[in-house]
Amino acid sequence: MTILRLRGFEIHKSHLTLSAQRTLLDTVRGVVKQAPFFRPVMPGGQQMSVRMTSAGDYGWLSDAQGYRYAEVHPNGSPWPAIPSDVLTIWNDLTGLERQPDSCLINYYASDAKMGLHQDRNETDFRWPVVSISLGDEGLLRVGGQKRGGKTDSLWLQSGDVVVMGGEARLNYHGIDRIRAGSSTLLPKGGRINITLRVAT
Ligand SMILES: O=C(O)CCC(=O)C(=O)O
Ligand SMILES: [Fe+2]
Repeated sequence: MTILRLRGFEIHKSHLTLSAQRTLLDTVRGVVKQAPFFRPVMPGGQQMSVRMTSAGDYGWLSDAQGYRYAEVHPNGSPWPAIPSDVLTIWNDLTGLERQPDSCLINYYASDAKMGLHQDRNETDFRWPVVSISLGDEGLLRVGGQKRGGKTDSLWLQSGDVVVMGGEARLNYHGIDRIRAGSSTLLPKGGRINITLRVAT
């Protein structure tokens, strides 16, 4: 399998076969049934264009109180467990004994995007973040550890998995745009991104 490197991010192209992508999509649907997508509001009051939900002991969210991990969904229910097929991807790519305790699921409609940011709500940056793409292609932009530097971009495709770890763990990154109609995996289109994290 091809591994590309973008500013220290390791991109495992086509890590998931089409049949594995279909199975994972069913798994995601199971999580979303128990923990519906919601649209987080950023601390400044602006609604995010991405819809989110989580699995695991901790789910990431944002509201007037800021960005953080929470033990319950905004509707008050505990998050569902991280599905075993998602954990398998972490184990295959990181080989770490430590298991993730948070799995964020993002849904991008064709007009959604995510601005450049660092993932820094986790307590220990020695653990990587593993990011799985399903559905329409998304244009990933990666910079360095400081805002405002040079960036590089690459289209992430369904089945690609990115490991954001080591020196690159705190690199700025974001999704500039979605290429509508580039995948038939999701019947209504759009892109799903799943990130596995050690939050605590
Ligand atoms: O959608 C992606 O590929 C990246 C998502 C991301 O950076 C995040 O959820 O923190
Ligand atoms: Fe991120």
